[in-house]
Amino acid sequence: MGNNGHGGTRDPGRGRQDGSGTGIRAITEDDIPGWDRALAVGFLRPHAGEATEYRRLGFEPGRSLGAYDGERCVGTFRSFDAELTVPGGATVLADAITSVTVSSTHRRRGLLRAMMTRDLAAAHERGNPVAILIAAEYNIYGRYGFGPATSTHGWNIDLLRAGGLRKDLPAVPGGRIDFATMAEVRKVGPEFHERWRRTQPGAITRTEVGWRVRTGDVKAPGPEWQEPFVALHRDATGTVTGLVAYKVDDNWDGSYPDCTLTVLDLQALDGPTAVGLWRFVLSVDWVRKVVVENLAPDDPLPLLLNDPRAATPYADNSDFTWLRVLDVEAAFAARSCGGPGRIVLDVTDPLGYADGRWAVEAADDGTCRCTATTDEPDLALGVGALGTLYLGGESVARLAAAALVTELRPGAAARADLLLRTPARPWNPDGF
Ligand SMILES: CC(=O)SCCNC(=O)CCNC(=O)[C@H](O)C(C)(C)COP(=O)(O)OP(=O)(O)OC[C@H]1O[C@@H](n2cnc3c(N)ncnc32)[C@H](O)[C@@H]1OP(=O)(O)O
Repeated sequence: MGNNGHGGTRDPGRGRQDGSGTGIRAITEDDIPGWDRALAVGFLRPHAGEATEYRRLGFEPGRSLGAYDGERCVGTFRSFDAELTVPGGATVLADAITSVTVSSTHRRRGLLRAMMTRDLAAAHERGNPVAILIAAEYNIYGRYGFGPATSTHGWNIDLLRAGGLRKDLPAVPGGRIDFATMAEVRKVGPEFHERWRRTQPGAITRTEVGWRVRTGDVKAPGPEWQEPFVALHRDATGTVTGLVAYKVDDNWDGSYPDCTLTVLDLQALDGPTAVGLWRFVLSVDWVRKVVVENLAPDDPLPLLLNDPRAATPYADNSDFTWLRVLDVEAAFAARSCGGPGRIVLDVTDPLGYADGRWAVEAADDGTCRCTATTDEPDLALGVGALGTLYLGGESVARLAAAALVTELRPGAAARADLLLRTPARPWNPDGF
């Protein structure tokens, strides 16, 4: 672990000044109202003060930072630990960063850099192998070593053209689907999700507060909550194997129903459950169009339709989770590899944590090992590209073609792809 080649600093957060005279400190619970106001200002949202209870419930001492100009909070930053599923099904404890704002009056004075470097230093000290976030804008976080690591692949489905799901698809014998009340979702949803998230690289834990927000029990900032339709799929033994949440608009073309159903959440533990849920969602009366905003890149959905061309890509498809490697050895030891082999990476990390030469080795059973080495490197890359490759969301060959990875030995990108390939692309359905 650590710096073994480029001489970067191991502790970049300590002692750094933001140069504005504004101080950064961890907030206390008493600071929440002013901090919440600054967050609303930073996100260009009117501040109604309604999120204070939500903030208190999620408050962890030391994990929310505020930038203060005198008594006035002008910058916000929060992190929490989230379990992140990695290729192979193990999890790592990620430093999940959210609520990042700097007021327009204090922007571009280094406040974000001061808060970020302080948080990453603390995460490294705690032993988080990676940090993750959802980037509001593409160009903010690369400078701190993050790379885009998962993406969203939504679809608009024209139901008249789709012709329903193919008839030859398997169903769960004795499976059934029932609507659930919000109280029932709060009861069975978390246990189901705990099983599901471990099957999906890129998925993260959902907090209890998160479930309460989803089910209308706690008010979070943002648009007014509306109760969704939630249906649970159970197998013949009564075990929950899938969940779908959706909303439907009330659009009529004169006397002709022309509604759009928007899928908010759909998770299934196995293929036949997914087929059952999609068959259900695509057959709701009055609905002419189904929109699903965020699916896995390799989700089979369009191929399940009688006419896959009826599914057109959702306009806002984009990068989603960004990931930064903080401990290369621990991060790669946690994930599995696609095949046996060895590849030496020369990683450049201006903040120091991942900087140096690393040998990634895989055994026949896919067990992955990563150690510092002085061997000649096969590939050179920045820490952001390492974050992009970590969950398997991109191929090394594609990053090399985009000049984000440099091949130092001919054929090294192809060899690295054999080593790092994953059977399932990473996907995160949850904003945070
Ligand atoms: C995980 C999340 O919460 S995502 C949400 C992020 N928040 C937002 O988008 C809300 C609106 N924007 C803001 O609040 C602020 O502009 C922030 C937080 C993005 C940046 O805060 P600042 O204090 O201005 O950033 P800071 O001065 O530390 O800038 C650090 C570097 O990032 C660059 N930078 C900052 N914001 C941006 C941006 N939006 N696009 C491109 N570059 C940016 C700066 O130019 C600077 O570059 P340098 O290191 O090469 O000099």
